[in-house]
Amino acid sequence: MKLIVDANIPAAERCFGAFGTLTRLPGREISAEHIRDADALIVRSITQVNESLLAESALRFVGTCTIGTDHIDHAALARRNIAFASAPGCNADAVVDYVLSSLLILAERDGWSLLARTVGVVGVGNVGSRLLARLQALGVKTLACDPPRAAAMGEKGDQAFAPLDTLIERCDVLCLHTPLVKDGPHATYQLLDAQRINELAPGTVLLNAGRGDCIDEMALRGRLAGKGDISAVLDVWENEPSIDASLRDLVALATPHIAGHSLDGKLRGTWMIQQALADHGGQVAPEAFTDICPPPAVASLHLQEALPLEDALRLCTRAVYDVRRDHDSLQRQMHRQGVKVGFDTCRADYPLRREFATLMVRLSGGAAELEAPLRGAGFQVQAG
Ligand SMILES: NC(=O)c1ccc[n+]([C@@H]2O[C@H](COP(=O)([O-])OP(=O)(O)OC[C@H]3O[C@@H](n4cnc5c(N)ncnc54)[C@H](O)[C@@H]3O)[C@@H](O)[C@H]2O)c1
Ligand SMILES: O=C(O)[C@H](O)[C@H](O)COP(=O)(O)O
Repeated sequence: MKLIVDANIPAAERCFGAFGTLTRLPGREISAEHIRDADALIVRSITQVNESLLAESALRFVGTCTIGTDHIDHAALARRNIAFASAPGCNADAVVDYVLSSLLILAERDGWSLLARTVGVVGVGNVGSRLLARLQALGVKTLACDPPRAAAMGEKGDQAFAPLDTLIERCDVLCLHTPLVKDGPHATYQLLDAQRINELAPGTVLLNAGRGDCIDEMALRGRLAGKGDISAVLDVWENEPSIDASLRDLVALATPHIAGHSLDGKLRGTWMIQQALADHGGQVAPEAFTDICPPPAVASLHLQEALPLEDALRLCTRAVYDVRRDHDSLQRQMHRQGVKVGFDTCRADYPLRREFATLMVRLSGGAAELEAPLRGAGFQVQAG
């Protein structure tokens, strides 16, 4: 079997080597010529798998080691009878880590408390539901919006979910975790349009870790540059990697589509596609997840005195991941190499990052009272 595999997929040789010969290529460069005689194509989110890529291929399997699938033309795959698999939920916890790290940083910088805010979550799938669960475990007030889910649940859905405009009216923080859907009753393209961006109350924090096209960037830039009375955290952008540098300069935290880039999340994605490829060929997958995922460099932290929960959260979060590292690196690389190359360099050279769940927080003395909320925030906890 001949496999074409994105060069940014970790553990690819270990997971796919047993299936055949691998050719590794930068995701944005994979062309129809490369896949002409390949049997399987394994990508991440930057390779557009569409009619023109597939035109002359004899592919039997396409896998994307990512959650999002808006880069995949499903109809084109179906027309050619090409099997397809994605990796739902693979990096959902990494995205939630990113959100918590970002909000704790902004709260400290701007002098507010995350625990006292109302957070609205738009899109309550693998990412949104885990974010809600972690916020609720911390005692944060939340509101959720997911019209497709609400419709599927009938009356129960009306109680569990609120319309987007209610979230805009009532929330201090609005987090977008929707897929990019261009058509239909629940389209998310420019879901946050100019009108909704203008309706955000002064002081609102708007965070997007779904897809860039879900926000009208021109309107957001107008609000940030004009009144400048809201804050934005953007991980995803229109026209990646050629993003709008003037918007980046106005954003409180700007990162290059790396919210889900924990090592754990990437390896889980690779591993899930390995499983799918094995199922497709009626084979046994060669690698177990525990074998490809190494132990973390920082394994534990000991808190031994009572301290406010938000301070404890900041300490534990920063022991694992601080979003400012990625914000600073994007500014630096774009300054050195220009917007497009800088954006992709940050992603290709992304430093090792682990998930909150890899940190064991040991609690003793007065800190023992933090057991439930720290566990709820996603850390392992040992008290006593
Ligand atoms: N920034 C990153 O690194 C990163 C990482 C992972 C995923 N993502 C993006 O986040 C998206 C969500 O991930 P997920 O794992 O939760 O996906 P998911 O498919 O599990 O959930 C998506 C949810 O969005 C809801 N939704 C759809 N249309 C909506 C609308 N108009 N309004 C509100 N909700 C709507 C769906 O009903 C579903 O519940 C992915 O599709 C991907 O594009 C980004
Ligand atoms: O959809 C996803 O899973 C994420 O957006 C994922 O982080 C994309 O991975 P990338 O293509 O940026 O490596």
